[in-house]
Amino acid sequence: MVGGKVVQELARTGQAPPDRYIQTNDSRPIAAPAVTSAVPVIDLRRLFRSDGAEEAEKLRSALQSWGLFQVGVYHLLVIDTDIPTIQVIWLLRRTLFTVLQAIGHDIPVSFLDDVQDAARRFFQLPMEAKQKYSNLTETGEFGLEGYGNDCVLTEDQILDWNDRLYLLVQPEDERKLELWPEDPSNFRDVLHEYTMKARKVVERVLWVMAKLLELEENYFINQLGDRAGVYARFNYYPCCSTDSVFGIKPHSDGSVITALLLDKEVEGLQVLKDGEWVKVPIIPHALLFNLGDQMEIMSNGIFKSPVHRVVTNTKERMSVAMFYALEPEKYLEPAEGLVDEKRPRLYKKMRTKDFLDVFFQKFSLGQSTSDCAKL
Ligand SMILES: O=C(O)CCC(=O)C(=O)O
Ligand SMILES: [Fe+2]
Repeated sequence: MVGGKVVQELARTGQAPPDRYIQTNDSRPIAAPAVTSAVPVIDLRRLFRSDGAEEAEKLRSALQSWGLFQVGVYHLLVIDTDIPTIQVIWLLRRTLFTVLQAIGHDIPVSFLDDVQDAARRFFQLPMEAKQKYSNLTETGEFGLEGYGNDCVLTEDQILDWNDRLYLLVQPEDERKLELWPEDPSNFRDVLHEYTMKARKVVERVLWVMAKLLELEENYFINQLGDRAGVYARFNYYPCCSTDSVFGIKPHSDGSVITALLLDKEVEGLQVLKDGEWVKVPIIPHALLFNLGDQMEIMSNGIFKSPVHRVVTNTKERMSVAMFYALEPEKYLEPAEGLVDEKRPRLYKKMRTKDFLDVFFQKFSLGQSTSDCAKL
């Protein structure tokens, strides 16, 4: 296993991307242009006002025509059983949502800007400064964590137009701090604080999701537990004037759930819905929640992990993804309460580590990952 060349350097030459990045004709982004109609945004706060009927109608139509929507998550954060919360849960249960945007999530906007700035300043450092944190060993072997490009498994693997800094942030005692940038000087503190803040929001969302499925409300939170493997992936997509490459090729995430902080100005993320690619619009400072394969397995297929991709742009783009996965030694399987005669078990029991080993291989090769654990 070796790593690819850093894309930022290739972009700097101003030449067309090398062949290794060029998609075959039938899988190019241009072969399947994304629809431009906006994903509906539902404001849950409005739903519970006296004039909420219009918002409810919007939600009903969103459910019928899309099955996914973006949502102001304020009411999801009210962790008690007052009536509005129950109504929200009832409404959401019918959506089986897989992607949602969260606003009103309690993380100060200025702090989210700090996260973006710290990441941007890291990617702007000279190459030698970044290479101190390389994901390649001295002999060129690929290590999961660090700064760099794709893991290259085969000669003909098509690479993504993306550099990333990938770091385990939890459990804290497993952090490889030598790979955490010291420049910019606030990077480590900002990442630590973001880890803490984002985890709180994620746990609130997971709490509601367990309720939607009529599981014990802490079910997913407990599955993650204290030793969950949480990774931060800072994605940097240099500008690119051709649309024959992908920022990230179509994939689903291997996590339970992913929290994404998207670029405030440059679009790129697209989600596959009913066979059609849909652009995820920018809502500055929202967090986008994306369910991963581990959630699909634990929910016995009731929640799906959506296939998504990133296209390049004539402007550079950045995103910060936080992936929440079960602890590697823990077993991954459908929740007992979600398996019965009407809904037979769809996924086998697998050690999370074994699942992720297969996942990363398939991910690198651009193959579908969601069936890794299918029976
Ligand atoms: O950059 C984005 O918007 C999405 C990134 C993503 O899908 C990933 O890191 O898995
Ligand atoms: Fe992803």
